[in-house]
Amino acid sequence: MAPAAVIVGPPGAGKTTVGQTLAALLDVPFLDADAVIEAKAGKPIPEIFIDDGEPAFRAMEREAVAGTLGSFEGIFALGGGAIMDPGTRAALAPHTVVFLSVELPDAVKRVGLGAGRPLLSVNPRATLKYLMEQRRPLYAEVATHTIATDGREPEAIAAQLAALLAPAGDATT
Ligand SMILES: Nc1ncnc2c1ncn2[C@@H]1O[C@H](COP(=O)(O)OP(=O)(O)OP(=O)(O)O)[C@@H](O)[C@H]1O
Ligand SMILES: O=C(O)C1=C[C@@H](O)[C@@H](O)[C@H](O)C1
Ligand SMILES: [Mg+2]
Repeated sequence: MAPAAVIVGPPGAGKTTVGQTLAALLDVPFLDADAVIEAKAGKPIPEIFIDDGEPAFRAMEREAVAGTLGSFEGIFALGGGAIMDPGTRAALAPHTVVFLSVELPDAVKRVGLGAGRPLLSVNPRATLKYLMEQRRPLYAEVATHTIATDGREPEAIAAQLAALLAPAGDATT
């Protein structure tokens, strides 16, 4: 049992938006790792960061990702920083992993840099830039497919992915 695809990428890449549309196209369920962690912890992510700190959050995330990878058949979107953890990266190795890439201008427009993102609470634009640069090689390392999303509609990206993921022979001619 394995997800049809795992989606990774920075905040604002469109993991949730594209992932939900893709799941609907493939008629499979969609799951966000952040939601799994919040349900297990019984509190929102900003509170986990405040109460427990980032290392504890990454450990919860590693456990949630590994557990879900072994039991979920659908589209599974990870949190933007999940690939920072070596254990999480290792767990992704046998899976179909889609890196939704986005450059800073579109990411800033999409994220809005408002509340609710603990790592972007101070100097959000510069921090997002730094995080994206630091993480890009790690997204690329775990990815089996990379799709640039800048200037593209989520529906078009989801349709491209659905075609990419459809088993050979599924296409009707
Ligand atoms: N390709 C796109 N073009 C324009 N807007 C987009 C695109 N993808 C997503 N958006 C918009 O950007 C915002 C963030 O998208 P979304 O929540 O799907 O990103 P995410 O990668 O899941 O982010 P997070 O890491 O915060 O979970 C939403 O308002 C969404 O509608
Ligand atoms: O980019 C990140 O490190 C994060 C992204 C969110 O999805 C959450 O997983 C959390 O806020 C951390
Ligand atoms: Mg999301």
